[in-house]
Amino acid sequence: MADLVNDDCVDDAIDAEVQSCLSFDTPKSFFLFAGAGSGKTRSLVKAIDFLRSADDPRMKNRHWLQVRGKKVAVITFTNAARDEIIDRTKQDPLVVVNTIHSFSWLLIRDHQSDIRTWLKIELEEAIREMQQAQAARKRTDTKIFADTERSIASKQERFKLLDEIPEFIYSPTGDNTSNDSLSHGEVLKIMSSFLLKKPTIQRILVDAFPVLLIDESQDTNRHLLESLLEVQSKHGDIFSLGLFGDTMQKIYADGHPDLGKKGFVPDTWAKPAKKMNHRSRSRIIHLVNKIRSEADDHKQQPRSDKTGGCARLFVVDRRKHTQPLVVENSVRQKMADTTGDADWVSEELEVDKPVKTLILEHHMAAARMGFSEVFDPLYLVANDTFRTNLLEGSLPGLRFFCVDVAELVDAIAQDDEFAIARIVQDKSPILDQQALEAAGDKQREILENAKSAVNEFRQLLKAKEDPTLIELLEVVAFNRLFQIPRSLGPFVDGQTDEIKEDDEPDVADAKSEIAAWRAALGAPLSQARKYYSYVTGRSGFDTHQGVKGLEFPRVMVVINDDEARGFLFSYDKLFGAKEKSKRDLENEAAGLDSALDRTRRLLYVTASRAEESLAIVAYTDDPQAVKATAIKNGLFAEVEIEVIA
Ligand SMILES: Nc1ncnc2c1ncn2[C@@H]1O[C@H](COP(=O)(O)OP(=O)(O)OP(=O)(O)O)[C@@H](O)[C@H]1O
Repeated sequence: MADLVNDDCVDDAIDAEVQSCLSFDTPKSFFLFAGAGSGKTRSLVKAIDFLRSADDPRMKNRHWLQVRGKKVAVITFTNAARDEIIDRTKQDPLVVVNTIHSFSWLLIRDHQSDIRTWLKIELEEAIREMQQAQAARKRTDTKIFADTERSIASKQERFKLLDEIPEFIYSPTGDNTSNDSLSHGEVLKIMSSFLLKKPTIQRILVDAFPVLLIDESQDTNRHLLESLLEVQSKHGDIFSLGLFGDTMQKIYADGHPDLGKKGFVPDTWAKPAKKMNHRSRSRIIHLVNKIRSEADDHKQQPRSDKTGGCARLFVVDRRKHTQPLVVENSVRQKMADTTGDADWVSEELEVDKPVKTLILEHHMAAARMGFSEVFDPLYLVANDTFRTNLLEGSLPGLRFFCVDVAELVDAIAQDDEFAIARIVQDKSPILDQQALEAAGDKQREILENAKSAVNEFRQLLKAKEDPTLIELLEVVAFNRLFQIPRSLGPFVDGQTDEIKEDDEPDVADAKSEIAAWRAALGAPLSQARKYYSYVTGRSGFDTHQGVKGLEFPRVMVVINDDEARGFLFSYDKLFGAKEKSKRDLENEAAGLDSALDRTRRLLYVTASRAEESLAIVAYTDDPQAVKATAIKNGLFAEVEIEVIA
């Protein structure tokens, strides 16, 4: 027993090794390399705690930092991870936690004139390149020619205005479209360039932050990572750069392809490596070890108290099964039967759904949950900010239905007169303070108006159980029940046709947004509600990429190349149901990343999220090939595979 307990603690020395690097007198940089569930995030928090600790009676590190006005910097991959670290380190002001964009902006924002010069050079170069490309084009009547012309004109315009901009700005959440705003990509490029070329910025970084820790370093922007390594090589005597990561979990193209390769991280760095997986049961660890074995030879061991666990592969003939939800519900039932864990089929709870279903793309969640009609057209709008807002649930035109309208519908359904009155009072322009004051002794009339507006709305709900968004919008707008978001304006005051093709450069975008809204508004309110439950994380569905860093007791990974719209991944190829392409073979021969490598890593990330039990549901045209490959590669035993033909 004592041996087993010791085994579980084999990695404890790693935290001590990391801490020994964090000496302000003799700093050392390090790359903590460890697989899924090995406690990298935990080690990161421990490292920060070691530096900020007030428990140590001498408060050695804390004191050292405080008297010199220095801080510890941490870069996380997402805002959610940033909030988690801030929370776990007790919001200590001695620790500055940022995503890479915000951290970059923090360092460059005071160098406005350097930013201006950088932009001038960058724009000039981009314009020159585009002009050369235009000159080489044989035809001038193509879309690409017209788009490039527009792009050149817009860059020339921006260039002309550069000297007039008093201050450049960057907002990680804003739309970054005004002349003075920098894009996300520009902020990273500027930071990389400044770090490489400007000794003063290097000095500012290492003076302010003697320790910089980077989580998920395998997906950190490659150019920035290279410049940080350069800074470390110049200032290693006063600066410790700590990378936490797992090359097998690199799932974004931005990350550095060579991070795990020999020689990339200098020999002088410490390279602690962990052996344990504390998250998953042994069967799941065995599977993720196998998935990984084709990429490298890093193997993990389970905790002594995490034996057992369940992993199953369900291979579905997609030519015969066209209703994924039916298939996946039957898989849940089979998992409940196999594991004896009724939560695989338990009634869905509002928060913390018992099963996490991982789909490749958002529209797959829409298809399963039944909100495609409202989501799909809007998701096709080619505008990054629009799309981000759509996925975060902050698109004003949709929030209007999901929050304001839905709230009123619920209050009416429950006959809750108090709630109805409150909603109208809070949100309706009819009862807006100014209108009431201006009405003087005619306030009664206004109150009657509000009442009749609610009645009209009530009539619609009586006539239709699940009205469409456009029906709701029309009643709301006609009766002035709520303020209408600008994006929905064209549908209530007949502006739709007033936008003409040749008005402005972005009219095409505006047109496509209007077309998308028109389609989406035909969906019923119930779809908007489902959409909202998905984007606010209450649905039990998430994307493969979206669950990075997280863990769940029961996980169902859905893989279906036909439903995925991109071609960066191919599970059919990974599972031998489809031949590798010529390009895959060339990439493989050249040692480059191929679709298979990317898919394998994604499968590793998703499968390793499971703590107790895991179901992989693979849709394919060739179930027997998938089954045979899974057995041949040692991923699953025959008894663990079920073909749903
Ligand atoms: N030394 C430990 N003893 C017990 N539990 C641990 C230990 N280290 C980590 N854990 C637990 O294991 C789980 C995984 O830890 P953590 O999320 O830090 O791993 P990770 O390496 O960051 O994972 P991933 O790379 O897969 O996102 C967590 O539930 C954590 O609390």
